[in-house]
Amino acid sequence: MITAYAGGVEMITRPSRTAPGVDQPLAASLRAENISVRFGGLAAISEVTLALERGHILGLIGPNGAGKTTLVNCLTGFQAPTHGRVLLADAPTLGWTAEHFRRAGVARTFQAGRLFKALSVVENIEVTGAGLGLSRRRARSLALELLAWLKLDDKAETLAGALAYTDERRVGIARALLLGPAFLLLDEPAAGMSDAESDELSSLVKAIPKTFECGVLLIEHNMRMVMDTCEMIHVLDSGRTIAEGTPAQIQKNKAVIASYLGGEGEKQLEIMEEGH
Ligand SMILES: Nc1ncnc2c1ncn2[C@@H]1O[C@H](COP(=O)(O)OP(=O)(O)OP(=O)(O)O)[C@@H](O)[C@H]1O
Repeated sequence: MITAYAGGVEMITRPSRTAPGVDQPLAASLRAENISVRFGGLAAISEVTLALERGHILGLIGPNGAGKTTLVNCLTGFQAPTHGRVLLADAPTLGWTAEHFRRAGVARTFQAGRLFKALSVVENIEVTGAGLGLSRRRARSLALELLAWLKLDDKAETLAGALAYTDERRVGIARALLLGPAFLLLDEPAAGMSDAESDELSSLVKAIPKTFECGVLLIEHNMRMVMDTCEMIHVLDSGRTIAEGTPAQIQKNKAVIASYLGGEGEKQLEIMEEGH
């Protein structure tokens, strides 16, 4: 399927949607319904319900070990919930692998870059296109368009192993976008970035829903970026949902301040307030 976009990337190829139970057009929502994950005696997440909608940006925050990555793993087929369901377009995804989710339009990035270090940046993105069955020429042209959109075109021929950590994150986003996702889940894309770099990334992420017609879930500890980028925020603590709301509501929420914003997040909020 070829889809034209209004933004900088002119066209992108969507893979055929071969996951069971998924109908065209692309799913409008990806939902976790009352899901729990246990690792032996540890409850990593408990009874969490969350909905990601196409065209919107949802933030997912919480202290280290709160269960954010585990939740993303459930929403992308890397982890099966112990209880509860993940629904795509209201259809249950029981038994789906990560490959099923990917083919159904759910793409993610990882905290660690997972790039082929001996390949160039553009080749790293091209291989994703090759995996979708695109010709080399088509994969390369899409990869170059995405790199330009992400303001990384000057690094196209750089070996991935020589990239700055922050640039690795953006290459990971380019690879995920090449899949033409209906949903894009970003795991700490601004880690290690300066304020100027995270502001630039924030502008790009804010443009993703319209440009690529997808929904974004943003996991981030960088509160400046979360508050500036997300329309709604979901807060986890010790595996449980403690709040949901707009950035303004979350910044004032007493439970969130007590568990998270009172610690590492607060310093960042103070810096934000000084800067605005
Ligand atoms: N595969 C696993 N086996 C056992 N325990 C795990 C596994 N994955 C995560 N955990 C535990 O589950 C809890 C939630 O971890 P998770 O990585 O989801 O948190 P997080 O909110 O993403 O943390 P961070 O912000 O540090 O990335 C933690 O106590 C973690 O140690």
